[in-house]
Amino acid sequence: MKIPNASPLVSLTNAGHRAGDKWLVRGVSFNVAPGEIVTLIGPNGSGKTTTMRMAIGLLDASEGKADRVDDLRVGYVPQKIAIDWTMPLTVQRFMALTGKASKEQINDALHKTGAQNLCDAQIRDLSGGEFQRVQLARAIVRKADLLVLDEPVQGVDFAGEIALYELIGALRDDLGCGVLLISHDLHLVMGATDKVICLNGHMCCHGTPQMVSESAAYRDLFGARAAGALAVYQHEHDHTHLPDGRVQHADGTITDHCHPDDGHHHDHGEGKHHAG
Ligand SMILES: Nc1ncnc2c1ncn2[C@@H]1O[C@H](COP(=O)(O)OP(=O)(O)OP(=O)(O)O)[C@@H](O)[C@H]1O
Repeated sequence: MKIPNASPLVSLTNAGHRAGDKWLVRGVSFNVAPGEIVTLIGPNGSGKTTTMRMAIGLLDASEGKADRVDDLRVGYVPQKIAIDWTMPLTVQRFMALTGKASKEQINDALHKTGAQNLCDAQIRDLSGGEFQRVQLARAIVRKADLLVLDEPVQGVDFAGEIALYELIGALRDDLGCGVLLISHDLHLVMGATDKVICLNGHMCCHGTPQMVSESAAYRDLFGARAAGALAVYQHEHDHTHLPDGRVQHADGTITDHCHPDDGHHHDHGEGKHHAG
């Protein structure tokens, strides 16, 4: 989905950040182009948030370079947000807290994140998934070039996580923006990202999700089990769901439903599962 030949929105070159005499992260190089989803993964304290903050200019690079295109509009959803949860605050007012936005822009953004029915709801009454959708809406309300999401699926259940990653992909398609996200949900993120940067105080490995999951550095960091779990999501889909609900199999036949043992499917081995 990356837009061909577009200049990167942000670009880190051997970048590192030091606080006092401690290096929080070093040797990070990657860029995010328009239409591209880049995910930072790594254990707690590995420098993901520090790297993200360097990328968008909230922290300086103490060494190396952090470049951004001129007038980059960033839509940022931070990991933690300072809100007085006891105060009444409607979604509509929350959306306008960080800058001017017309009612129409607010409604449009809420619509794009599937939160249009929440406009008059109180922030303190929202579920985890609803609040994340509202935060995403706030991030896109003024047409961001780059969406920056620090753990966007916090407080969201498993089905909600999948829906949120799908939504992030749809927003990228719709807005043509770049996306830089941090996640611990390796198996989910692997399906939803173009490029993975694996951090552990430095850049351990990087590349497509497939390349990273097969790298020794990734396995050392997350264990062979994590890599094995990913295989479940990496098998080749062997059938297509037709618009009328029927299923077309790899051998060309069409059936009403799809069953793992109907003779049309390949065995995916250890990671065997049935996905549509
Ligand atoms: N201002 C600071 N001064 C000193 N150490 C800091 C400072 N900010 C962060 N750190 C430390 O730097 C390391 C990297 O922090 P960072 O928040 O970037 O990690 P992270 O990978 O995002 O972690 P998590 O997954 O837990 O959110 C951590 O050990 C953290 O305690």
